[in-house]
Amino acid sequence: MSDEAEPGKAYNPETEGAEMRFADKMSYGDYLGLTQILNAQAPLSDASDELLFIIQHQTSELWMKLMLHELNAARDAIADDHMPQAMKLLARVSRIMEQLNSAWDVLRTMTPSDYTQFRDALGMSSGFQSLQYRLIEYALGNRNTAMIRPHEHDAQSVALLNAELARPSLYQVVLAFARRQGLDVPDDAIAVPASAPHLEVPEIMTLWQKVYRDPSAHWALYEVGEKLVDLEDYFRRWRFNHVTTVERVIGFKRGTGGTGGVSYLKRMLEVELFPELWHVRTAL
Ligand code: HEM
Ligand SMILES: N[C@@H](CC(=O)c1ccccc1NC=O)C(=O)O
Repeated sequence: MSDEAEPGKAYNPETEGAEMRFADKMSYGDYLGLTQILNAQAPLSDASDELLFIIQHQTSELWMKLMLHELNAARDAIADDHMPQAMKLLARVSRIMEQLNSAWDVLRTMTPSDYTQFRDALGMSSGFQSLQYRLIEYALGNRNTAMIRPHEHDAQSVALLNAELARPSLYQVVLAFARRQGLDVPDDAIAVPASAPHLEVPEIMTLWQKVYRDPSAHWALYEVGEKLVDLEDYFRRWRFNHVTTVERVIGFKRGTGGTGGVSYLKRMLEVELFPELWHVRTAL
């Protein structure tokens, strides 16, 4: 009888053994550090939408943390010739980016009238100063050292950015793998540290042409090539969602970070992370 639902009486899961006392045991909130996370929202205004704005950015930063973790694991796997593991990790990175893309639908519900109520409180802070975003761009090969400047007040951030620049980018580890597979890759393309964005190299165009013209002869490279295209495809969608949301919310105002705003973000839409992988399509 005690296990059965009694009409009109709230069911107590304790009767089936649910643990209810956590004074000296690790609980859900303890494990997840929820006291820290849920107390880390400190709106500076009374505007209702400031909490949305803060949580949107904090959750994005958490996903970016995971993205960096998976990108690092993927780079290690490729460097060790563990391609099946790398494929799984890169697929996960694309799914995380898709998660970030969907999140724009929530922020888009904030109108210019809502945002202007607290925009002044943001001062000169801006996503332009996101350390993790810059680390992701560097890991993917978009290495513009000018972007270190906004972090100069923080030695630890500068050290992380420089450590990233000292590592081969994702594209470089893929190209080094291609060389181990017997394909021709110029030394320059995989030299570290690479502290400039990767620009199209004719020999690498030839490499991908060989791969895409005969996938079965170069299956691992064909698969990783498509994973990189996927990843950049999702990243481009993130940039596009960002610039469209920005235009919708602040029009053509200058950014709090000091750039032209939409004009700067439109320029960033032209970034090509893996240029040969896009250009090879025309040559097939
Ligand atoms: C209403 C919402 C938003 C507005 C109006 C906005 C506006 C801007 C503007 C104008 C810039 C250019 C830099 C500047 O001068 O400030 C920028 C850059 C940036 N924002 Fe946002 N943003 C919004 C939401 C977001 C969200 C949700 C994220 C997610 C983390 C984000 C991340 C970034 C990043 C990473 C940059 C640097 C982009 C780059 O350098 O390529 N922004 N944003
Ligand atoms: N750049 C934005 C402000 C902004 O969006 C922002 C400010 C502080 C923390 C994160 C932000 N998000 C993206 O840039 C603006 O110009 O309104």
